[in-house]
Amino acid sequence: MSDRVIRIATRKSALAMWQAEYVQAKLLEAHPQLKVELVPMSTQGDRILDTPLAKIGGKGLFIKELEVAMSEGRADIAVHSMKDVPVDFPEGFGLHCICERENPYDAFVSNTYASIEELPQGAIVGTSSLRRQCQIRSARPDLTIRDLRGNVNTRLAKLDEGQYDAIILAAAGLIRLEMQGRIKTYIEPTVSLPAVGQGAVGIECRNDDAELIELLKPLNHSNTESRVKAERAMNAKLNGGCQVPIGSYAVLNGDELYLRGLVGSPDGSVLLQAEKRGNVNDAISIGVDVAEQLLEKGAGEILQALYKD
Ligand SMILES: NCc1[nH]cc(CCC(=O)O)c1CC(=O)O
Repeated sequence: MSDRVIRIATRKSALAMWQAEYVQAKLLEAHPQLKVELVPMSTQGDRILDTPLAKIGGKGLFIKELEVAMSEGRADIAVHSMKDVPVDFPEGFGLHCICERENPYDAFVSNTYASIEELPQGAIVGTSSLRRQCQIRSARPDLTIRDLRGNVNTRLAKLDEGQYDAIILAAAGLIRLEMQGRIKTYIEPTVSLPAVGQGAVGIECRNDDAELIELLKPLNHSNTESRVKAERAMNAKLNGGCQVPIGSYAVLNGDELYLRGLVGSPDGSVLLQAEKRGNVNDAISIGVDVAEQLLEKGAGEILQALYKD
């Protein structure tokens, strides 16, 4: 069929490059006749390192440049951490493949302590995520949360310099970069509900490139796709960006999908939770249902107050 060249737009961080190379290898495995090249570039989210992400605002900080490259014909697909992918795509673009999910949990990383429970009173925990912050503050109001930016290696270096007693990172990033040895505990979703799409890699391309969409099909993982679909439907209904205190996590048991959702106030004083079980074919309506439950409990007011700041 096709011996075309597929160019993958990717960020330059170690994790992004790993993910792009993973997609490259999977594409070549499925279609040995293809040529697959990487087009690395830096994004706004990579360049602004001194400001908490929640303050910069805007959706898709980490993906806009990749989309511009595709629309200018410099790349054919973009590989993203699903966690960083906003609800809406630019005109003409869409998500056409979701690869198998890695471990979706948050990881507790420390050189001194084994778990959140073991941290002493007032210990300093690094995270730049409002979602992690509100849940940790709710479990342990005595802890001090300090902002922590940068790619995975930068964050670990800041921990090693002694700026924090512990930091929270996505387990998936550490596992992919072969640093799972740094993980002291996988944080249970009852303590920290993961972010929408955490641990999953998605592929974006033009909606009108039928040949390319066909080539991506073998890379799609339908279990992951259903779960992420439900999580994203919840986020869409809440109008959530990626820098908001929203958690959403679905599991699939046979054809029963179980979705949990959470919205919290950044100080951890309010944690709204909801859940829903249903058939996997109803992934989207399950997501919408959980969002509606959260809105009924007051999620709209919490999110509105944040967007105003
Ligand atoms: N926001 C940055 C980001 N985007 C994806 C991951 C980790 C890998 C993943 O969730 O797929 C991370 C780092 C982190 O949160 O620790």
